[in-house]
Amino acid sequence: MRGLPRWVLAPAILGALFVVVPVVAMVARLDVSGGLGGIWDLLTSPTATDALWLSVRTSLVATVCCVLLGAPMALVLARTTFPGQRVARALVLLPLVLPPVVGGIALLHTFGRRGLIGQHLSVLGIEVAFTTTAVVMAQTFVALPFLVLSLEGSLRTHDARYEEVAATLGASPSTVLRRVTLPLVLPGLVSGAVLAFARALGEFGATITFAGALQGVTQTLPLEIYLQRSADPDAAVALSLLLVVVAVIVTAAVHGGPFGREPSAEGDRQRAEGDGLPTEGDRIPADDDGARHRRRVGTSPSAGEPVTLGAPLRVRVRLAARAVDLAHAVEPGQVVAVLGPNGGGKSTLLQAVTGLLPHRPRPRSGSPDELHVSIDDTVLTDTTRGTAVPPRRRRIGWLTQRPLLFAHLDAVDDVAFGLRARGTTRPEARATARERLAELDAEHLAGRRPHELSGGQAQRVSIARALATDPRVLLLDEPLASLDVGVAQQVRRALHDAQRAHPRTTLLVTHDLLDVLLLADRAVVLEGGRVVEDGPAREVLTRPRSRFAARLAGINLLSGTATDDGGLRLGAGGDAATGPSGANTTSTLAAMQVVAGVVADGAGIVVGDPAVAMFEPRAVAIHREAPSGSPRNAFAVTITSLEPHGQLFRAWGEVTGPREVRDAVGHLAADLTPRSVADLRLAPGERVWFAVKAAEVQVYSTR
Ligand SMILES: Nc1ncnc2c1ncn2[C@@H]1O[C@H](COP(=O)(O)OP(=O)(O)OP(=O)(O)O)[C@@H](O)[C@H]1O
Repeated sequence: MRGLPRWVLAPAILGALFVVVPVVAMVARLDVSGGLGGIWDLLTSPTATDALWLSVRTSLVATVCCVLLGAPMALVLARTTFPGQRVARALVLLPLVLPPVVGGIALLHTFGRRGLIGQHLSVLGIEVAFTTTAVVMAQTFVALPFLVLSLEGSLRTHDARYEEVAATLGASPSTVLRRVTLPLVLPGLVSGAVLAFARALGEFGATITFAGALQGVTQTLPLEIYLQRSADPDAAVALSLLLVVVAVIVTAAVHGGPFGREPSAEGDRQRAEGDGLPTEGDRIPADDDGARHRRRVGTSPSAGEPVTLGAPLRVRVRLAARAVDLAHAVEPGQVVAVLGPNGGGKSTLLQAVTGLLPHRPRPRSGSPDELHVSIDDTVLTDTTRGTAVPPRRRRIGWLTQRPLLFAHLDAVDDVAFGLRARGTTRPEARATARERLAELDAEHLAGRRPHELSGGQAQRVSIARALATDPRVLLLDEPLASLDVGVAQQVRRALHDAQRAHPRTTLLVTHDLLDVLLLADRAVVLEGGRVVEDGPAREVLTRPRSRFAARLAGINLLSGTATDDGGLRLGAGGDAATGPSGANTTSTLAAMQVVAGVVADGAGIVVGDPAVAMFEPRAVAIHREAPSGSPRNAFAVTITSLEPHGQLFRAWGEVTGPREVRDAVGHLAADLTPRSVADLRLAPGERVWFAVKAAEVQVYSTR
């Protein structure tokens, strides 16, 4: 009863009694004066056994029909979009709400002797109504929605990215359906089939209307019960009980059996999100793990020199609907960190390379949309020519935040999946998979399914899977974001070593400074769907030009135009102004200038050039009153947050003042000791001054 009010028990018990008492009453009504032998005689009478076997036979055939017709219907409803989909779903589910007798009449008007289709069948000598076939059709009609509903629900709760990953590994749509989709939703399919069987077994109204009640031909158990009700009430009760027993067995099979619980996909997700306790493999001390790893991966190329497996990648994406307009090229074997705020266009860039970006092969004439992706000399997408190579033929490796391991496969089969999809024999694919797992120090995980892996282990298996098919381009979409710090460190090292052994052309979406420092050669910053910064990773972090890169690197960055004394005039455009010799404050127009004591790129700076000024948070002093004295810059700010930062505290302040200043400066960071926080009585919402000496500010051109 944890978390539930006690009064809920009363209606819950009432509801249960409402279902159970009538069944008990029926059992109590059973005449046992003649002993159990009497009941047995009733149940084994020729009419009863005929009816029971007819019911079981027809229900089984109807269930098969439901699976054959319902599974494709559920797939179409869950995995596609088309005009009128809601109406189509409502129509498919109509038999669920329709009185069965109405369904029977509808079937009669379709397949009866004078029905829409039946009249033509009659001409061919085929009669459907009032035959055993009619029983199966009536049962299928009423049971079909149960299968569709159950399977569609199951498909919707499963992440479609499992199928997308399978496609990028080289699997054709049919292979994806057979080897990924159906195994993943098997519990939903089995539940749906069992429910459909149960519904078919109990079907009455449509059957009696469309098929009649002919003993041994169309008289199913429910019909037999109905007919016996007036002739022999005891027999009706005994047969009803039989039906109840079958129904109970069926429901128990659905909810208590092996298919009663959706298995490991969810477990996979939870562990990937880092809430699974690290297991044996992850408890290996990081250094030992790394040393073992390096022995296997770092020295694996025979010639000593790593062999570059990557190919040059060129991407051009212009999509008006997403306000994205960017172009980017990656050298062979280079790792490019793709950075940027939410909505910057990072996923769109990756989707364009995977071929999973929904778009028109040829945009409407006049549309500005354009997509062009090429790897090496192969054009994969070109909307001007209508080229669109499907994901499975692109030879790319795609790694997402979640490992997306297939719940029904163990690690070795999962890693072998892409090779099998490309036609490699099973033993060969498994042997290669074991090698890839060994390179990532995950050989001991070969026999484990996703629910038996910790987040870090699952991600290592996922990396092995992405690398197993020797992709020409690797796409890493925040693969470490959901892991605990320690586990992320191990996986980062695994990626680093794999890259060092075999450099591959890689796009790495990340929000983590460590990823950029340890894994990336270059960094590109996307903001508002545009490339706002592109350069060697270290340069982007040490001399950022975009606010995002500066924030990632923990540096304050102000944008504006270069002034003739090596300072910066805040904001875009405008004439260069001479920096004042005294203090700048944001309360005056002069405050729109920042005096820079150091001009790092002095020779290259032209007055009026777009430029940025940069200073470290530790260079900022916080004052309660406007500071004065040596040349310094002071900004009136409102403290927005205070967070621990190593041994210090980092205070974030939002600059107040004219809009142009706020736009050019945004938020500033200042590092201070816990004692200073206490002395200044600093708290979010407080208005203070951030001051930085001119000598601490670097200005450089961004042209
Ligand atoms: N399916 C979609 N349909 C229409 N617009 C979309 C769709 N997905 C993304 N967008 C838009 O495209 C732009 C770029 O989004 P994208 O997902 O590529 O950004 P992102 O940098 O990956 O962001 P995040 O860091 O939040 O994942 C955003 O303006 C977003 O609203």
